[in-house]
Amino acid sequence: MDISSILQGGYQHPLSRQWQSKRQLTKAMLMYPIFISDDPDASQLIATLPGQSRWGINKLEGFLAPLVKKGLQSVILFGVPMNCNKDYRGTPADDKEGPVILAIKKIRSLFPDLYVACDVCLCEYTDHGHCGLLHPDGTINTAPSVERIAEVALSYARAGAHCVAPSDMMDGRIKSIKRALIDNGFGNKCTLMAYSAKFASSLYGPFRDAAGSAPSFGNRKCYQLPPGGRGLARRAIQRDAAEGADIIMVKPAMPYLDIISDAAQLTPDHPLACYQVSGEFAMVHAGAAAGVYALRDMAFESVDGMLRAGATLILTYFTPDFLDWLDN
Ligand SMILES: NCC[C@H](CC(=O)O)[C@@H](CN)CCC(=O)O
Ligand SMILES: [Zn+2]
Repeated sequence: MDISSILQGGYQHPLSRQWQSKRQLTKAMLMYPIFISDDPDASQLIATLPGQSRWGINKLEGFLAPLVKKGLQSVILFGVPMNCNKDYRGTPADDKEGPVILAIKKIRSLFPDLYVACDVCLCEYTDHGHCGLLHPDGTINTAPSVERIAEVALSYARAGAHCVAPSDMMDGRIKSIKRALIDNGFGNKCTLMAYSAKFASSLYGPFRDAAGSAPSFGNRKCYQLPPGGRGLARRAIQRDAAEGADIIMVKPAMPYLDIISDAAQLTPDHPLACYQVSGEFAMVHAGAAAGVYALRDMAFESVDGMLRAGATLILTYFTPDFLDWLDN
């Protein structure tokens, strides 16, 4: 047997198999997406997202304390208002008594070491359900959308968010948010995580159920990237880095590993996030429930692909599970 034919000697032991992974999952790489209800005492299970709930402000301590004890280091907040007056511009998004701003303050006071990121979008707060403001004909009106998104992002920074993450996909919102943060003294205090390559995916259904954020008409194909648009994704990644993004994100993750790899190559000096979205999470659970694989094995295998592609930060609803699995 020729010497160069033998590879198995390099991974015949569990430890040498670990050494073969250039990057391994750590608790610090996990950012947990959590849903904040405007019912202060809510703890409502989300049927389409196994094990996930909408939480009211008064329940956050009981929910997060055990996870922080297990090593949770970051969360990203999604407001899921069920009792607000939605309007054309998403006015409730930066309501000082709204779920997100109250949750930022509560979490910051309860868990000073926990990193608090906030998703920034209008779709949970607009009466039309789109992520931006619209022209009368229903198309995106970019300039006022970008201005409004920056307003909301600034309000979260003022409330104490460590990071704002605009998922709206409006052209130019990164520059607008960065400008607003700098002009108001938050340029060096609040991280800007850009959902740069975010695709018009079929995998957002469970989230939209949870957040009540489905568009009331049409779809998001005119502002989320076409799944086949690798060139557009590369251009968006470079644009957002140039506009001041501190972190680049690709979303969804599993069907877009090539885009994660492109982002790692195009913006090698930025932290690179990827979001294992609600439909991916539900899909992995469904396969395990159908007996196709063991949940834990598939969860780790799904993340291994993201790490191999170059991700350094993973937004995943599996975070609580990984906190346990990484200890055992
Ligand atoms: N702001 C848009 C919400 C967006 C997808 C969508 O509904 O279009 C995501 C939240 N950032 C959904 C995330 C998920 O599916 O887990
Ligand atoms: Zn949105």
